[in-house]
Amino acid sequence: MSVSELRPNQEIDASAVALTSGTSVANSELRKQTLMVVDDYQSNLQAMNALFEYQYQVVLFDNAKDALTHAQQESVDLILLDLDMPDMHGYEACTELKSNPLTAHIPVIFVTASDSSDDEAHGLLLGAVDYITKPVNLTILRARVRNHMELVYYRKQLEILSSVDGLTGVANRRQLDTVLLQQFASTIRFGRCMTLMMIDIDDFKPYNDLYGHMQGDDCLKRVAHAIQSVRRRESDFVGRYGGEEFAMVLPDTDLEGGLVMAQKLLQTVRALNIEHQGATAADRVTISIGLTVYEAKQEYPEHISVEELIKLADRQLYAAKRDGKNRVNYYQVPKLPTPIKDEPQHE
Ligand SMILES: Nc1nc2c(ncn2[C@@H]2O[C@H](COP(=O)(O)OP(=O)(O)OP(=O)(O)O)[C@@H](O)[C@H]2O)c(=O)[nH]1
Repeated sequence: MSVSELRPNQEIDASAVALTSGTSVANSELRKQTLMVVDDYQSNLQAMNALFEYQYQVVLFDNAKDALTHAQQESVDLILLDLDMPDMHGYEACTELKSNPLTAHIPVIFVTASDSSDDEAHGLLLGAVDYITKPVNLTILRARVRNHMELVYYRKQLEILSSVDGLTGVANRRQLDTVLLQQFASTIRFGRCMTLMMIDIDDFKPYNDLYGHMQGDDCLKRVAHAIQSVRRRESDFVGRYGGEEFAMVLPDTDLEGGLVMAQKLLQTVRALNIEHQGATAADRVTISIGLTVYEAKQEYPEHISVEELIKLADRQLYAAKRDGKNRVNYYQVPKLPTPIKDEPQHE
């Protein structure tokens, strides 16, 4: 049971957003950092709450089992963990946290009455970042929690920086590859569908030649932002594939839904009204889209790799360029067999 969830998330750091404006990664950084306290004594929980509630979002648990479940489902930045608890020993709880990929990254500080150096060594060897003995010196506890929270904050900043494209602010190629791979695997595993769109700015070389590279960069940023603005669900994902090419991954989206999104993209970029005297399809900047829908159908299993999925979408992108640009071409996997027509009747 969660004893109390004390304060709603609040914005604390606008700089995280400035770095990555428009990305979903940045949104997660708007929260106040979350400190979880696990201790079977209510008085200890209340004391910790009083100590930290003004700085952090504090979540209190009087048993380890519920705390572990919560840590797997919600964002937790640091855990203060008691050792002697009736439902589970702190060592066991720490071992579970560290062996689960969903919680392994969360730093754990043991706060315990056990002051033997063997216990401390054991706790640290299990992966805890610190070990504090009771009775606690509140100034030291506060300082150590602050230090570890700072490390968590900077680690997250590094993760953001290494996953965001510096020019456009959308996810970079590395992050795109990771998300696409994960999404494709889960689509197959859970028998779902997904849409992948490869999106390319039309006649971008002549744009750079006519208006200069700096204006070209500006155009890329505006188009990236426009593509990002079309996302409807939190799970919709936009990344820069390279150069003037972007990719959009839409989980649980079939052909009909994918085409609606593609039309919206075409229209949103046209509506930017970025003048382009050298464009072939219009007098302004447009995009072309190659769209592939993958449906994990049991009756027609088609085993393709994520690389093949990208290739199929790319092929449609080239077809869209060949057909006059400013349009979407699509392909559906698996290609369903055409119904067998009745044999003509011979008289
Ligand atoms: N300004 C700017 N230009 C870039 C960037 N990345 C790639 N480009 C340019 O994008 C242009 C892409 O040109 P091409 O691949 O020939 O394609 P295109 O002219 O758009 O022609 P189509 O794709 O057939 O419409 C090249 O001139 C690249 O230099 C970038 O970060 N900034």
